[in-house]
Amino acid sequence: MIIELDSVELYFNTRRILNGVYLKAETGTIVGLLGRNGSGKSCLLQILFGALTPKYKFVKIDGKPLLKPLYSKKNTVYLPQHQLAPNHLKIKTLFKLLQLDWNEFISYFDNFSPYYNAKLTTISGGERRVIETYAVLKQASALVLLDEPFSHIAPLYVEKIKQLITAEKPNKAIIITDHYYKDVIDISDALYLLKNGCTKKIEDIEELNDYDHLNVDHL
Ligand SMILES: Nc1ncnc2c1ncn2[C@@H]1O[C@H](COP(=O)(O)OP(=O)(O)OP(=O)(O)O)[C@@H](O)[C@H]1O
Repeated sequence: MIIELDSVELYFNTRRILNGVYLKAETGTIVGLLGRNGSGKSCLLQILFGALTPKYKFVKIDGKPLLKPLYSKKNTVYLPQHQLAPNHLKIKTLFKLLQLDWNEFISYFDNFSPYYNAKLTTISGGERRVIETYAVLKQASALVLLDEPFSHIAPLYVEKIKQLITAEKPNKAIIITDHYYKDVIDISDALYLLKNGCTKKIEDIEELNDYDHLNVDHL
């Protein structure tokens, strides 16, 4: 599957947030979306998913225009920047509802074994992020949108999440954004920088220096 998002125009009142965006993702690849705070990365993922309606957007799947929101096709999963699962839920209930294998999860994250009966509210924000990201990655889907999966997560867990994302890649198209640039760049096959409302495809990470965005020598 090849998905393309083109010609996005997003305004909040008269403030223009996005214009002239192009982004392409295909099965078997991870696309990293970089950009400063407030550049519009989360809005862009919401627009692609269909949760936010801009003034204009054009989405194509395998070259054909998509006229319905992507979420209605049920082949896309989206990890939003903020909490995904309801607070009152027990972790074991979440695993049951989403048909996730607890033992497999524990094989990656053995520190979580005491949490099976716990409510999501009783674990830390970072631990919750690990569970939500795992749940999203393990769904059968063609397209995965990940908004800041590494936020508030300990480095050891970041490495495991990176392994899981890479393991899911062969059968999925994955779009990821996070401020942990090094981790995004590590696992991405293609990179886009979002700046001044437009995307720029980054062919060589040295280009990020030219855009005054980050010092690649520090990566
Ligand atoms: N509902 C809204 N109403 C008005 N402005 C909004 C709304 N949602 C987002 N914005 C503005 O749009 C801009 C882009 O927001 P967005 O959350 O997409 O940025 P981001 O690149 O994901 O930032 P961060 O890296 O800090 O998460 C920001 O300036 C934000 O304040």
